Amino acid sequence: MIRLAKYMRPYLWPALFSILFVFFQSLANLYLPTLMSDIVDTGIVKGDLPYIYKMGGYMLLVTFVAGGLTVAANYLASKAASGFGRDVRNTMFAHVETFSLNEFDQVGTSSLITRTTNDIAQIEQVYMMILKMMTMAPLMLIGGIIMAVSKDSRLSLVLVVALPIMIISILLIAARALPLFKVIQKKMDRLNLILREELTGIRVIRSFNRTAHETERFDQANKDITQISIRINQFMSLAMPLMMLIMNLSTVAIVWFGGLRIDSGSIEVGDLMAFIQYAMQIMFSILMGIMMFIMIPRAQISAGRVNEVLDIVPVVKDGKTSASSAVSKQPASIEFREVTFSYPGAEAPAVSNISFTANQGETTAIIGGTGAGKSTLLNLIMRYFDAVSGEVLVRGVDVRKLPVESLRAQIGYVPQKSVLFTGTIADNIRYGNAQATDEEIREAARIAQAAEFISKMSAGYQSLITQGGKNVSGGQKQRLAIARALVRQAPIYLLDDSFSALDYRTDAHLRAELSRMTQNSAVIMVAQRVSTVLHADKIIVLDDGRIVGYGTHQELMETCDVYQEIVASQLKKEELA
Ligand SMILES: Nc1ncnc2c1ncn2[C@@H]1O[C@H](COP(=O)(O)OP(=O)(O)OP(=O)(O)O)[C@@H](O)[C@H]1O
Repeated sequence: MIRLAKYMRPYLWPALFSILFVFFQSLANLYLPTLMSDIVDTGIVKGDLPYIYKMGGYMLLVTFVAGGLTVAANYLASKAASGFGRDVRNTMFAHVETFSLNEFDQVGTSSLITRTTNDIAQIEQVYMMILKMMTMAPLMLIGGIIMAVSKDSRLSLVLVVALPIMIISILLIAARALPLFKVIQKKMDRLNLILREELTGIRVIRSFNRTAHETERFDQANKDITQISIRINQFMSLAMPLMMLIMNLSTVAIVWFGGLRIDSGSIEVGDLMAFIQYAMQIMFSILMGIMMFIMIPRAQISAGRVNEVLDIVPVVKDGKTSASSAVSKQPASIEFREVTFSYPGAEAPAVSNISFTANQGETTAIIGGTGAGKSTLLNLIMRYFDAVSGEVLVRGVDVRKLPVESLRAQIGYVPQKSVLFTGTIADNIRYGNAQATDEEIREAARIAQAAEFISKMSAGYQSLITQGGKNVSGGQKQRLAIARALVRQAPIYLLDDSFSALDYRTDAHLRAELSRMTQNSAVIMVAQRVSTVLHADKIIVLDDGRIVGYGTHQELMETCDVYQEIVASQLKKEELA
């Protein structure tokens, strides 16, 4: 938690004022029993009505002031705590944005969500509680003891017996409950993971009639959390009656011994009443203190989980080349030199010994079976991962030497799985280039063969895309993703199996338009269909992470067995169809 303290600094003033107000509020609360004792001993016992009115009014005033201070202290504490929470969430999000896919896999998306929301909320709550209690508890304890002893020091012996019993019982309960807090955060991660999978995969779940199975899975995770929560609450619910019992027994003891002391004339009735109130304040302050000791380790666990994320150093780092000189004047080309790459934890490399050059003005296609390593090659150009050995050069510069932002600014990338964002169609295309004019957006959509279906939508380019692009078809989604990349007018285009959901006619139109538009760019196009790669300037055939063929369609038909097999299998399929 200490390490997160720097995020509390901007809200130091509200925090300090909150503590100050709590201080005065506690003083007021300590003063009230003495006023009451005066009313009883001087006003009631002596029958002095004006004194009762005067002191009663005074008590009311002190109560109002204490109330006002409580409201102000709470407001300032929540301002400080929520400001702190917001800043930590922002920092965490900004840090996670710098992660390569490596780090995402390391923590897991669901856990990242839990940590950014639930864990930070836990710390925020505890911080607020600390602001409120850190002065109140010691002040009430010390002030309460001083006042109680000043009223009757011998009667205070009751507290000498009661307080240790109280402290030991709470600590025993806390020791059992604390380890469960760590478990509950882990269970929360799991619940989020299942929920996320179920919400994103709802169509698959329904199509395979697995709703009951998934409900069961969710129910199980939910039950796990419930069980732990119940166990924690069992301890907690044991704590409250136990505390009340100790407090009530202490009151009985105070009244018993106090009665004897009134008899002997050592204490007055009003003082005894005040003594009881001070005893209660002392016990409550101890309760508050122990609550803090329970809550702080809980927040500590959450802080540990947050720090764990903030401590991750992304393996993909910005290159040293300054952003201004990063954009090379060299022709737009991509070169792989003896590149080998293994995913973290994988036994075999995903791609081995890859060397090829994709030149400006050319379309280089990559074809191969599933899992052959096609997307991996594009991942290495985008620097989602870095090569284990060898070099990837973009415009003659090793990508590791470039600032990641400058590198990606030169690339129009269409991922294998199209992702759209909530907003209009125009917003989604403009995502590729914030400065794009309406005309440029229309042109990109036209080339991507999206203009026709957009014009048929009621609001055209202003039509809304719902969450995850669920209100457009797979092929339409792909075309919008292509338009988004094209609107960048980038020197390099990477298309990862981006035509897979298009019919043959649209695929052919798109390729024709694309080759016209990308005459001055280097294009790398991953594809499964032979018809898509047929006219590419060069075709790379990948098999099990290795290049097994390189050349034009004609050349490969003569030299590459794997390519011939792919062509033969697809032709058969088409013939059969
Ligand atoms: N994030 C990852 N972590 C670990 N292994 C991965 C990861 N992504 C891919 N792989 C593995 O690397 C290999 C190459 O995967 P890649 O996605 O590059 O194949 P691909 O040729 O694009 O396949 P497809 O055509 O099915 O998309 C596969 O064996 C795959 O299991």
